[in-house]
Amino acid sequence: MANFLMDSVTEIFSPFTLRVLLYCALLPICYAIYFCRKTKSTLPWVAYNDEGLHNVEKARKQWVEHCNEIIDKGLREVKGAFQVQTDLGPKIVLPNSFAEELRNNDQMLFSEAIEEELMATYSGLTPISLVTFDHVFQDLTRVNLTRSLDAVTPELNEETRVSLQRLLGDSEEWQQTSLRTFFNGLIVRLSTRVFFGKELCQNQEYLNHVVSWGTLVLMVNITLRQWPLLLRRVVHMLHPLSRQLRNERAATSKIVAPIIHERLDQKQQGQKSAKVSDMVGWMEEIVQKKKAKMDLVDGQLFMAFVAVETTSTTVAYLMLDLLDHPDAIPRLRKEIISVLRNGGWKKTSLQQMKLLDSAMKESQRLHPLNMVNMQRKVTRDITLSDGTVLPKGAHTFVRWESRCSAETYPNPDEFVVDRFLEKRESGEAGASSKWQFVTTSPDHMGFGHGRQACPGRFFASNEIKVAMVHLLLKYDWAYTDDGRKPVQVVSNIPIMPFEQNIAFRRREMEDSIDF
Ligand code: HEM
Repeated sequence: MANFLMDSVTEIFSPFTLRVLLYCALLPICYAIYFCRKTKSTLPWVAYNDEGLHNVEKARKQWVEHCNEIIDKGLREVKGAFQVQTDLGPKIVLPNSFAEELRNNDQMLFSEAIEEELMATYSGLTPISLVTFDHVFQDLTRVNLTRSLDAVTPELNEETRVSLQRLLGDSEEWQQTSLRTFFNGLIVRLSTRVFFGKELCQNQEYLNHVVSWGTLVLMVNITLRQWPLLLRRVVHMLHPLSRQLRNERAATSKIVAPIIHERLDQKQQGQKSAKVSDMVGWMEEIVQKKKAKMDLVDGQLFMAFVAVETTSTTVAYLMLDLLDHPDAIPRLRKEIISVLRNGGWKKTSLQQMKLLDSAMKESQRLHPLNMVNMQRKVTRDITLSDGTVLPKGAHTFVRWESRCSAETYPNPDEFVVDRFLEKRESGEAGASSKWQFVTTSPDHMGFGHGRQACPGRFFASNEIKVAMVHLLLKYDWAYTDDGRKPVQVVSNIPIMPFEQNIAFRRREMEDSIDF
């Protein structure tokens, strides 16, 4: 009996229960602060309707369901910047015309904004907060990875060959697969091979945990956004998806930690480690140079997070767009074959695939990964050229309005495979580079824009091209009977449908193409 009582008391006063009780006690106070909260900005407010203007909780819900309508309404009604109440607090919306002015502003940080957006201080999500870590990942992606692109392209080529054999096989009969599972499976292999070497790349258990953690980051984020701001930490402690997320993180760490520690030990003992020219090697070097302390295990999850879901969703949309425009596929195959016959897998070959590049840019225009661009946190008061004041602490974003404008893109809702190829060949000054997949501009912000634009886009471009070469030359593709599923936008995040399937079969390859 005494033992039972002791156990019950210990259970009631466990750190977890105490934390829940503490949160519950603090809630009413926090709520009062929350509802009285005012922003320092004096910009006009825009909401879905009058209710949203007067009730923060209603406004938050309206943002979850009608983010695009709210932004478009503001752009129509206010000629300039305005404020909206989002599910993550108030934000300032800047029209497209500010993209150029803000592009190199170092007082406005993407890393700080995205840390907030992805709730990266919550348990299980903390690897994402490395985005704010002394510019380490920005530097190693921009400098080390991009400089190694020539060396990693053959690795991408070999890994795509091996992975497709495993994931799709050789059957000439039609089969079907889940679009998301297939592309996540392919891209996690490719990036793991380049970032962390063959050993981890062949560890299926590790790959499953990484993909699962990345998908759960998205699902947990979307789930928590449906809850009032101040209840989110409590919900996150208790929700089964959040628990799964924490378990997945722990499972990857269990596999990766011994590998990383072995390498660190080898280094300390002066032995030459098996592979230095990869993310782990670069992370070690850069952290030592900066004399910083960083968890390298979280570092590998962070890299997987920024590289896998983004790239696999981008290439999956491209595949669906091509299925909607099947006449583009023979043209792409023809270009690829001609480039490979003339130049083989030389370093310039991928750059020569200009129709493929155009198709990738067009698909990304139609399917951006976020409905808001150039998200930034303002680190000190800033006055813009039109007199708009952005107060310190404000969260801002730029709306990519020209994405759907008939002036910039005639028939803006149509997928036009050679839209960007034609623009590149228009003869206008600078057009040839301006409309490449990797080039950002106020008219194409799929990778953001300016100094903080995605540093991984050069790698992503090569990875997508290598994957598409294999996918188009080796396989035929078709919709399954249930066709193309609509994309759902929750808050500002479009979600690639989880239940989207796709059919494939092995095709006979053209002669004399060497993979
Ligand atoms: C098609 C795939 C990808 C897309 C669509 C994408 C998109 C983006 C976008 C929109 C941003 C914010 C830029 C801005 O607001 O100006 C960003 C930032 C970033 N991306 Fe990517 N990304 C992709 C792949 C990758 C890959 C493969 C890596 C790494 C190898 C990577 C690493 C990063 C990093 C480190 C940042 C933070 C930049 C900073 O804080 O300055 N991304 N990405």
